[in-house]
Amino acid sequence: MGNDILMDVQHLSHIFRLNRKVKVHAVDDVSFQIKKGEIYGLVGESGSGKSTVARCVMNIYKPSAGEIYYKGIPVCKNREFKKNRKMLQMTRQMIFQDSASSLNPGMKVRDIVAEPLRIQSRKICTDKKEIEKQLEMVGLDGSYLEKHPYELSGGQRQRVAIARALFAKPDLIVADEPIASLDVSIQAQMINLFRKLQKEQGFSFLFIAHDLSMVKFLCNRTGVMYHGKLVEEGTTEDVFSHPDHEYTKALLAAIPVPDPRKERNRRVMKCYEG
Ligand SMILES: Nc1ncnc2c1ncn2[C@@H]1O[C@H](COP(=O)(O)OP(=O)(O)OP(=O)(O)O)[C@@H](O)[C@H]1O
Repeated sequence: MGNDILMDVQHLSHIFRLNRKVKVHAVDDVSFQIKKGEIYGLVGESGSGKSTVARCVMNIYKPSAGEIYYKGIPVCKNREFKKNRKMLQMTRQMIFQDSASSLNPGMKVRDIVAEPLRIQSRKICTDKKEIEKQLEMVGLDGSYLEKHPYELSGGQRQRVAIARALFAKPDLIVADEPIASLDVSIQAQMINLFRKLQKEQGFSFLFIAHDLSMVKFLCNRTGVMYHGKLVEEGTTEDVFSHPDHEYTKALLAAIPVPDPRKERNRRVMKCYEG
């Protein structure tokens, strides 16, 4: 394995057993790699298995089959699964779609942002300047430090979630549809923010979305999932210009095109282009 590969997902499968008879093959023999400093977009319709892949990558679910190599270490091996989860907690961070439930409502923004450090070293970060700097990085000022999540808009909450994820300086960020619940104009701002932060900090990024238009402006490579399988993969440019699979073609056809009758869509696409 080349040492520019941060994570190597090999023949990953995950089955949910609902009862003795019913099983759901959520992920079926999925393989892909993420290089250091690369933004990898994983797209597919609802129920195609994207979140299950993300949870396996984060060692939340133990795969039914396959292996995930992180920095060359197999992280799903039976005996080491829990140990690896703990060990790698800081170097991989996850951002969820629903920041309203992923941020503790009882905590202030300053404590939420510093949470990774508390988990890592059991110390509470009291350096207000450091936390403030972290907030500024995601476009929020010091006035947010003492606020609670319920006092913030969806976009502001997601910015806090990003600040928290980046506080531990992770090598990999896994974002599961992080902008899907936001207004379209805010989505464009968030895409630009992700692009800026990744450029500045160089982390690898697994970005999950259900439509292709979002990954076009952000991701170096794109994988398309359909019914639990990775049906297409390549550089984002290739996937967009020469899609092989019928499902990818259908997804591409579903991207809104600039149209005088659809002025709103045009404005959004322009925002993505920066
Ligand atoms: N905890 C669970 N128990 C049982 N089945 C599950 C569970 N989580 C997911 N599934 C099933 O696994 C399949 C894949 O779900 P998954 O959430 O990974 O898809 P997804 O592509 O992320 O969808 P979405 O975009 O809606 O989040 C679906 O059929 C789903 O119903």
